[in-house]
Amino acid sequence: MLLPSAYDPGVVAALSGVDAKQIRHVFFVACGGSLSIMHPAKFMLDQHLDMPSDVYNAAEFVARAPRRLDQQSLVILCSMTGTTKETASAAAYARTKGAVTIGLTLDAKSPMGQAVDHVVGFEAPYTTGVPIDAKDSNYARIYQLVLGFVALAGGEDLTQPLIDSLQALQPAIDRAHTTFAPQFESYAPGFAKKDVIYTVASGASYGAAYSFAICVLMEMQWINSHAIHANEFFHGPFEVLDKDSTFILLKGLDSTRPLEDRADEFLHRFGAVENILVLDAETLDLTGIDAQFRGNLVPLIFFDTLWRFAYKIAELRQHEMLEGRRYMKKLAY
Ligand SMILES: N[C@@H]1[C@@H](O)[C@H](O)[C@@H](COP(=O)(O)O)O[C@@H]1O
Repeated sequence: MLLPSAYDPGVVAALSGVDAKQIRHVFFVACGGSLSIMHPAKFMLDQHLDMPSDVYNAAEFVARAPRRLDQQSLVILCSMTGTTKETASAAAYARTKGAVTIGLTLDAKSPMGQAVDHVVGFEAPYTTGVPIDAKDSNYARIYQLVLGFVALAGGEDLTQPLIDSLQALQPAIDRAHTTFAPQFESYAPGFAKKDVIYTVASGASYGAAYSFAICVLMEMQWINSHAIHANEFFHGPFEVLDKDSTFILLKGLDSTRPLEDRADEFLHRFGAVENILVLDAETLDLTGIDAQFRGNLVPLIFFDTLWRFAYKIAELRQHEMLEGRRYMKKLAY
């Protein structure tokens, strides 16, 4: 089976090292922001292949030592820097069990890059400040890996429509910035004064809500936060809702959207409209993105546009985004 010529050469090389028909379990393993892309990757695999898979924090993966991890396992890891020691250790651990390991990273020579069987590169704007095309991002590469694997394992071959959709993604993101700009403009001053901001989403969008809560609001802005699954919201968290509590709700286009709709209705029933920022993918122009992938790709749009919202908040709070850390990579832990 041939993958499309527009497929990333690193993904093609990595998949050529996997005997897909022999794999009986896929593990998605990473930490922090890199872990956040594993939820939508699993979502895509669940949609398209009868294949069990799990998402693990890298340290938990090693500590839990799943019995099912063996030479018929495919372990997909991601570490942007490649220096996260938990992720490098997870790769080494998976190899001791005979699993095939593929690692996404910016740096093939990093500890994680060297610990895996196959490295897949990607681009990230946040470290260099140089804007990228979203088709070269970690999400885009892991989606290529997942659907390439699906096709090679005997599932439907959706690799060409995926590649076509990824080509249309950056223009859609650029248009989304314009669509969401008025909302960001009006919500930023109020949100910049808040001590707590929750994020809410489900399905393919949950990862974007998770990374925005832990890596942006908490890590970069020291604002208390928590990513609440849109249905788990009704199983405890909704008790904190009042006219002062503050939420960002992501309404995507995957099959779990009804869960987000229900949260939306309840948030607006008891919350104050000025404290509930709803990003609704239905308002976006997604021309060129295949309908079957819109739910998978809108999280990239949410994350990219929310990043701009975060910078607005950071400016109003006079709290730097990337340099403001007290502990991360500043001391031993
Ligand atoms: N907030 C950072 C994330 O931005 C980063 O993704 C993660 C892992 O880093 P890396 O992707 O380099 O392994 O560490 C922290 O959680």
